Amino acid sequence: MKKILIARPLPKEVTEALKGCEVTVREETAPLSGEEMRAALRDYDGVMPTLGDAFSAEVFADVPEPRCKILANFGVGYNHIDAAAARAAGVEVTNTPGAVTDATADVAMTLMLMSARRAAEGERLVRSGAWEGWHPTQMLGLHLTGKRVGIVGMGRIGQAIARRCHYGFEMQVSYFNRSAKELDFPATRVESLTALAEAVDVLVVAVPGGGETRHLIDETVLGAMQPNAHLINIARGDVVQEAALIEALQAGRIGGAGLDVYEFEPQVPQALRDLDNAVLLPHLGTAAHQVRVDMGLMAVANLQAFVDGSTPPNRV
Ligand SMILES: NC(=O)c1ccc[n+]([C@@H]2O[C@H](COP(=O)([O-])OP(=O)(O)OC[C@H]3O[C@@H](n4cnc5c(N)ncnc54)[C@H](O)[C@@H]3O)[C@@H](O)[C@H]2O)c1
Ligand SMILES: O=C(O)[C@H](O)CO
Repeated sequence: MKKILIARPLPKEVTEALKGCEVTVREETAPLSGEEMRAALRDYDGVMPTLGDAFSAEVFADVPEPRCKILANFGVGYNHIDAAAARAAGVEVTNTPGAVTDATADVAMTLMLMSARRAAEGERLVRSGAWEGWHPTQMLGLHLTGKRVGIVGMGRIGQAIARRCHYGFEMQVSYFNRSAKELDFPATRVESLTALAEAVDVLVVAVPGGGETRHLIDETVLGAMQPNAHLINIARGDVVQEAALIEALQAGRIGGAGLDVYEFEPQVPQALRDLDNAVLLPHLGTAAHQVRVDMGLMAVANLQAFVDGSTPPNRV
């Protein structure tokens, strides 16, 4: 009977769904240590890892002929797994596209509204007891309706964000993507990221993480943004050069930032935490029970196909 390791506690609907195999659920919420990852590759036929489980080339190199044949990632982003090294080691990688899309787009909109309308700052003011009452020039933010939004990475989540912006807020949508997209809503493709940054009121980052996109949003892109524009990142922390972002926010060179992810997650620099013009969420993109069940069942479907000897549906 095949042995499967689920690397984190998950809802019962997920952990009890796999059939015809022996399932171990690791009870800790912290990422797998290097030794745990090596043991997982050695001792299990399949593993359901997740964010933070850094299956690097070194980890694969230390286990030359792994018993494990599939890493069924819980989550769509799999930049914590060296997919090329996995493939070379004969380990298939799958992910959970689609299950995360709407929830993550909703958090992008939450951040967009919070940053533009200074909601976190306002909440801190009320909680501090220092609020002295409404007046016409108090805490004026950016009115989103009709503004220009630029989407960096017009994939599933990028499109879900763009739809919300277009239909919900009558915003004009532009985007930067590796290739042009056929879209069912109006949007203009811009071939230069800097030109997109310069042209919008809100720039939203929705590309996958990894070597190719590391620091895609660097000081040049941030420098091109308008002084009242907001940067929203729901993708991966290292897509944005965090030090350059902190400088831009400190100097007031951009209006604000709404972040769900961080370059050295879960470390969030004190300088960022000190800034009133930064809205900071703890990677909440998919944090809803129903979404986590859907993601889990998708990862289970990939594992179940492997256990049953068929092709997993979501190979990366
Ligand atoms: N904050 C969260 O909780 C959360 C939740 C889900 C996903 N995510 C992140 O969001 C990412 C996107 O998810 P998705 O389902 O929309 O993926 P997707 O593959 O559907 O979309 C990614 C888009 O980015 C484009 N792209 C890739 N590299 C690019 C580059 N170098 N330059 C320009 N465009 C590029 C692709 O062509 C594609 O259109 C995930 O990989 C994950 O890292 C975060
Ligand atoms: O990539 C993903 O799916 C998220 O970041 C984890 O929920």
